[in-house]
Amino acid sequence: MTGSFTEWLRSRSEPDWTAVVHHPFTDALFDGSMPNSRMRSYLVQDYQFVDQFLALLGAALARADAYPSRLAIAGSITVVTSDENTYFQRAFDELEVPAAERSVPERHEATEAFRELMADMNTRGSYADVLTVLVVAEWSYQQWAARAPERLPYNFLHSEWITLHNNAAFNEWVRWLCAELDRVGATLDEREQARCLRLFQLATRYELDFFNAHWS
Ligand SMILES: Cc1ncc(CO)c(N)n1
Repeated sequence: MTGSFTEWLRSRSEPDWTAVVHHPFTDALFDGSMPNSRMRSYLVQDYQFVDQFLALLGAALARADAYPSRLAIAGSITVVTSDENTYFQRAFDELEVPAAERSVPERHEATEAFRELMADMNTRGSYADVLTVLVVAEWSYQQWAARAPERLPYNFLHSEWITLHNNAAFNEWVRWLCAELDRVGATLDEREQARCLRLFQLATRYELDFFNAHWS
């Protein structure tokens, strides 16, 4: 393996990884051409994703092998439960999403698949497994959001979804997460590393399916 563990995982997850980072859904966010109907279905489903994602952050917090790691993970939990959650609430108000659809919508199969993977990692994943799925979710979002134009779309539904994933604190969190998986990955045997690769590839595929579900 040359380079870092995370770079190895990413490079072996092409072409899906690049398809996520350059997805037409993200281009439509950047130029403000995203129809409200698509943004609405995406956000309703993503709130279901974020629910299980928050539980997975809890698993990472519990399984971390050092106090500084727990502090870094706790910081991210704070963002998900404050700024990100209030964005969802304001977006749902704007899009007139009724209460039932905010809490118990019918879930798309792409949403179900991702939730099942995260729930499975929560129950039986090692710290490295949990980190792998977190890295795919956060790094891929950081990468597409970094492609945003300087002039953001006027509509807050679009601009804030970009800036939530394109700001100094989020970039630092993603940098930490990748460095943490690099650190832990270096201690794994070949079989465990191969397992992380399978998880990375699967989660990347699920990210692509998730965007596709609200695009094609
Ligand atoms: C589907 C999906 N992947 C990643 C993120 C970022 O955590 C998100 N909000 N939704």
